[in-house]
Amino acid sequence: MLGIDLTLAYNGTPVVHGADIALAPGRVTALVGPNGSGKSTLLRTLARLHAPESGRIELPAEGIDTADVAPSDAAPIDALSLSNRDFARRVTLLAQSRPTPAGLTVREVVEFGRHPHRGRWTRGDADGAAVVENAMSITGVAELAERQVDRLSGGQLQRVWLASCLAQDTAVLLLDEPTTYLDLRYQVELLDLIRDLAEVHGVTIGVVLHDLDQAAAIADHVVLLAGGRVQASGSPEQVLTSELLSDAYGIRVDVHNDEASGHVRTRAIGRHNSAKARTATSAAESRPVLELALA
Ligand SMILES: Nc1ncnc2c1ncn2[C@@H]1O[C@H](COP(=O)(O)OP(=O)(O)OP(=O)(O)O)[C@@H](O)[C@H]1O
Repeated sequence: MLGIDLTLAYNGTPVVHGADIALAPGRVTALVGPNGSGKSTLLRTLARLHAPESGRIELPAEGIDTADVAPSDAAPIDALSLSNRDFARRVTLLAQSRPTPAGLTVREVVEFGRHPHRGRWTRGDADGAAVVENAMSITGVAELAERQVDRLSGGQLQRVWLASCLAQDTAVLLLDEPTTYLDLRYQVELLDLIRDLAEVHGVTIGVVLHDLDQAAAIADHVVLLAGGRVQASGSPEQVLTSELLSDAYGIRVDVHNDEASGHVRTRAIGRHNSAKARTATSAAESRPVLELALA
């Protein structure tokens, strides 16, 4: 999936300027950058939830029902020209937040994901039940299947939405800050699952992540946005550098290679970063107060 020269705006005010982004099958692409840099807007645009001011979004032609040419010869498809149903069979987005549907069970919400695969006039979806069961199983919500979704915790609900996206069984999976609300175990399991989906099943993945170490751990490709522009795009080692990150975030960011994991690790340096410095500062700051109290 390609986003080409995308300019994105709200009420005519541009917030993303001429962004290019290439998401490839079997590859995890992480979008990182400071608050307000345009990550969610870009992801939502790729998911067709926000219309671009200009630019193109292309999908590979493979699997397009109407294409009767050999896939290798086929020109890419303009994603904005597909019907909603055809698009939803190819691309899904796990959004940052969604309204909680009242009165539905977990299974019913996950089954929503099958909607684009059901015939227009018939309910034919032979694989549907198995895909739904599998989606619930790998996201750890199978035991919640008959529970009402409006009675779940934030993290449980996030996993139900993810299961619904997986049930949609698309070649492209977009995720906007998917680890929010998840406890440590499910954060790690979700990141592992994202990696598996790309590596084992060849899914094209685009994911917005705030945690740069998570991005380094799972991404093949990183896109760094700042001020609505793509500042850098490449491997984690190329993009997650001290210079680029310090510049983008406006704070000193140290980067080192973690030998144990083989990934780069980042550390933003705040005023209270060092415990030694903190002890020295608080001792110095509290002295006048103590002296005053003792006088
Ligand atoms: N609905 C909206 N109406 C107007 N402006 C918006 C709207 N949503 C986002 N913006 C603006 O667009 C810019 C990009 O926002 P966006 O949410 O894409 O950034 P982000 O990088 O995802 O930020 P964050 O890390 O805080 O989630 C920001 O300046 C934001 O204020």
